[in-house]
Amino acid sequence: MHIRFTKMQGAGNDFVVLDETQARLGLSTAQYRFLADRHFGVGADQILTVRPSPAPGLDFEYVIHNADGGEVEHCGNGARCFVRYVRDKGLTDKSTVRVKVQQGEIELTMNPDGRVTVNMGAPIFDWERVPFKPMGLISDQVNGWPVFDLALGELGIARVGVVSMGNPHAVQRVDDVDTFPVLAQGPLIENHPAFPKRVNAGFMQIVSRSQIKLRVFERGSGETLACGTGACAAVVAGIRQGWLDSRVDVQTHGGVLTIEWAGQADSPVLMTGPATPVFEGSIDVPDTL
Ligand SMILES: N[C@@H](CCC[C@H](N)C(=O)O)C(=O)O
Repeated sequence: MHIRFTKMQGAGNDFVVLDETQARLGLSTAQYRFLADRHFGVGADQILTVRPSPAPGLDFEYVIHNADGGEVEHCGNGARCFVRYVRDKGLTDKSTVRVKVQQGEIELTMNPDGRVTVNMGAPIFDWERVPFKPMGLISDQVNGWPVFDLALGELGIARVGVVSMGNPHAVQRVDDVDTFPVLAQGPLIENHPAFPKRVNAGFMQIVSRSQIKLRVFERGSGETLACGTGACAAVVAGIRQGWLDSRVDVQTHGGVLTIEWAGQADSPVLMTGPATPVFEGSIDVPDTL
């Protein structure tokens, strides 16, 4: 099968974007994995697929596959690239679009400066919905919010806050994120048995009440240069523990994302950041995969 694609990036988190507004491509898990492969395919952290509106009041549906080929619920940086894509391709001229994602709906707004703001909805703290099985791991309460000690064998203990932004995140505070063993701990946290659907592992260094540095070892993709839902989860975890104010700049290895959260359980998290096309292309995807 020969398919056309657009390569995009948001704060260095990179994507292959596919247009299924006219017809489904019907790709298999292995074919998504092939597209994401940096040696044999195009190369990407995630594959984003644009589909037509599934219901009145919505403009599009947006489907996400990780580099390992698995479909996932949400992708914040991808959402910004999604709205840039549908506008650049003339699929809509609206500056605010409503989009169905696997776990609900999100609203995306193009700003006059070219950045995109995503209303990510309210964070989810209900463990069943994360999903998360605390299994007696609760170790402490910080500012009235429970934190959990995950045993990581020879790597010791990771003390994490757990939150879903539509997808699951475990966020720990570290002193120096640049030297922290993210690549060693990341896979152990991702696959910890307390997370039945695995988890994205966030490592945050607090610089001030309005600035953090963040690295994320993403479920199904490994460490990426930035993770939008990870940035939201880290700021929510930092606010819940009393360390951060309601508007925070998140410095990632690929750029800065601005996250706002008023701190009430039902307040939506707003994420603002860049969305940039990189190149257009086409590729033969093996049918036998
Ligand atoms: N890069 C994304 C998150 C993509 C999905 C994630 N790896 C998961 O499995 O939940 C972002 O910008 O949010």
